[in-house]
Amino acid sequence: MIPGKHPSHPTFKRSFLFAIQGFRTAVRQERNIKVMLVGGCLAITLGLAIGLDAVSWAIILLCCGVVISAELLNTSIEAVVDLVSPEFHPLAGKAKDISAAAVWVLCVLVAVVGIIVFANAIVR
Ligand SMILES: Nc1ncnc2c1ncn2[C@@H]1O[C@H](COP(=O)(O)OP(=O)(O)OP(=O)(O)O)[C@@H](O)[C@H]1O
Repeated sequence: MIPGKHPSHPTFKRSFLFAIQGFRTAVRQERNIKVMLVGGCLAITLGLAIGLDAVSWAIILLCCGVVISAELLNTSIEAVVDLVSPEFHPLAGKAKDISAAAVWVLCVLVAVVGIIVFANAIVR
């Protein structure tokens, strides 16, 4: 909340609705979020087909949530950078590149974790 803009903080319900609105905006406008949601759905479908155990489900769902959450944060950082620096600036580029790198690191590790979990479930 912008300090002094409202006499009170938004209720939990309104905060939740703002978050839903942000999620819908990101899904509508960002291709990467769509790709990650499709990847998550594929992982869940594969998990149902293989019949993962409870711990494997927890790992896969956590991985999906962490990657999608990181991409949402990356998208919000990009929006703030565009707001404060619509013109070319090396720091703006640095902020966007490092933010994208954070998502990339997570994606690589989550892919490795996914392979381990599914391979383990298949050979079980
Ligand atoms: N204002 C800027 N100043 C300098 N470099 C910039 C600026 N805006 C973007 N860049 C460079 O262009 C790259 C792509 O920026 P862009 O805003 O198009 O992100 P994007 O490719 O749409 O990211 P994503 O695919 O995650 O949505 C950045 O990573 C950065 O290297």
